[in-house]
Amino acid sequence: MIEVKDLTFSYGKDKQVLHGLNFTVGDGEIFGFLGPNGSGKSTTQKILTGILKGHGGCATLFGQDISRVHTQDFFQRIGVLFEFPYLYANLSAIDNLKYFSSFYPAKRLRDIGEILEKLEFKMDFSKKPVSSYSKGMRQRVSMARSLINNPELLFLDEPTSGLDPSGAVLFRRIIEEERKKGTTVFLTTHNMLDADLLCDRVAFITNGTIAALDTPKRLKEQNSSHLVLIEYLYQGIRKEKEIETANLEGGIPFPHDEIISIHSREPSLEDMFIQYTGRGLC
Ligand SMILES: Nc1ncnc2c1ncn2[C@@H]1O[C@H](COP(=O)(O)OP(=O)(O)OP(=O)(O)O)[C@@H](O)[C@H]1O
Repeated sequence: MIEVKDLTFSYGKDKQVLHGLNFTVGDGEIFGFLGPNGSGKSTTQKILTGILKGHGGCATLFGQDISRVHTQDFFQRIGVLFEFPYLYANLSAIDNLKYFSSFYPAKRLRDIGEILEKLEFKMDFSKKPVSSYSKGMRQRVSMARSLINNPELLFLDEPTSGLDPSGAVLFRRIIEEERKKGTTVFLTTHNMLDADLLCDRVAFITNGTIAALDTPKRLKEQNSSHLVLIEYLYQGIRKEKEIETANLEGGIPFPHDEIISIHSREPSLEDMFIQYTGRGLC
């Protein structure tokens, strides 16, 4: 569905932000693009969706070079959820969605009421102006907007940002449902939980370069260090320490009066991100 080869991009003459990205996204795959602020995630999404021109290298979508693919037909086949919602503040959710629906042929369209219901959107709000909505509600309208044309390829930039935990669970369920229908999802995020729970494969991007790319499971298995979390009492104070299993061979290697518990700790995607890039995700 997506093939990207040696993709580069500069803002102006001397601000190169993408330094030769290579990745492919298969049909029906949920592909996570993970990186800290400023690493180049949104820039990549904007190039692929035709918002930014002037990239180097090449990229194909639906088997066609992106310099030629951004036609009306292409925009009818994709859905995009932007990092910052592009909604008309004076219009209601329903009127925003009616307006965006007018860009597509009727045969592509989903029922607005059904989508809003799926997004558990409070119906008494759907006729009030978007300016009165919370961030989470605007995000739901943005998600509805990205799905309105039944897209074959869905670009989601930080979909769960601004959502409370139950909203995030709902969005993940909806993204899963899209995948089951065969939709390809390009998920841009710095949310490790979303990536871990949803993605078939993830790319770690930092400073405009891909540091690692694999399934979340394989990335976590590559972690060479096996950690244990030890809870203990020392001089009447309850403490905990994380150490590598290998360091336990000669016994507990620090002063303690009593061991309360020892638990092995599975490496998280975030641990792996730090291992590959030397930095965290914020
Ligand atoms: N319009 C612009 N003009 C100049 N520099 C820009 C512009 N947009 C982004 N940048 C810079 O390009 C780099 C990559 O930005 P980008 O928005 O792609 O990162 P990101 O990974 O999506 O970050 P975030 O998680 O904060 O959205 C950053 O250094 C950013 O400051």
